[in-house]
Amino acid sequence: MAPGLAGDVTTATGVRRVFGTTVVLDGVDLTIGRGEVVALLGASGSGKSTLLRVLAGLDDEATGTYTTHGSTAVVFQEHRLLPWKRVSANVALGVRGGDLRARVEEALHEVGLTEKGRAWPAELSGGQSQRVAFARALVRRPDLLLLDEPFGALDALNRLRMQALFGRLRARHDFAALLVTHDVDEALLLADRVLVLDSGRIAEDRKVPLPRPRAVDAPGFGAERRALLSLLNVES
Ligand SMILES: Nc1ncnc2c1ncn2[C@@H]1O[C@H](COP(=O)(O)OP(=O)(O)OP(=O)(O)O)[C@@H](O)[C@H]1O
Repeated sequence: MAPGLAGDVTTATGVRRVFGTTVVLDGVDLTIGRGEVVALLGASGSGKSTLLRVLAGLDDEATGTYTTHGSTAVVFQEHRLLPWKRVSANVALGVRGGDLRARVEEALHEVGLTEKGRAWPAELSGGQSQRVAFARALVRRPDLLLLDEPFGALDALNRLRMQALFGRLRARHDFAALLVTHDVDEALLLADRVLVLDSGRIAEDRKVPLPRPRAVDAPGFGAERRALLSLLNVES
């Protein structure tokens, strides 16, 4: 399906993944709408990263049906830049097209790193490296962005900056996203919908009823946080 058309970007039905005798995903059903941001929460070891890898096409041993219409890109917790390639070459990696150089420059501009194209990854801070990882995803013009704890390794201030950057990029490009996170506030700030993975299935599927722009001190935020924490069996 061409970008811009209505409908779901991703549908998954009965996704199952077993490691040895351990059933990690036991019939996952989900949909992600075009341009929708979906957060995926769940206890440690509940299978969030496994599900993300399946949807990214990085795990060919899962069974069930899962389809994404259009292109995908993945951002992990670690930036995964190749240290022997300059920043711009890292952003361009695996992408083709006559206008690639301009696209790389634009992506670096969008993440605020116009000046760093010729730098080596070792010359970047942790926050800058993660910005490059986002530029590398953007240059692919994804219909679905898969994010596995993308801000998890950042300090609190950088995390807030990157969350704001994510919000701006999404508003401009209208990609859909699946955001794996441990952070309930992050899920409520960024997502249209929150899924909770438990015992190998999607145990909860909640729309986030908060208006945008969102803030942790806005009315209603605390009540949503308490509701989610209680679904996650965490005392608040
Ligand atoms: N390659 C693998 N081989 C064997 N077991 C695996 C493999 N990958 C994941 N698992 C197991 O699958 C389960 C789910 O792991 P996964 O990384 O998907 O959880 P998660 O919800 O992302 O956890 P966390 O929040 O701690 O990152 C765990 O029990 C893990 O040990």
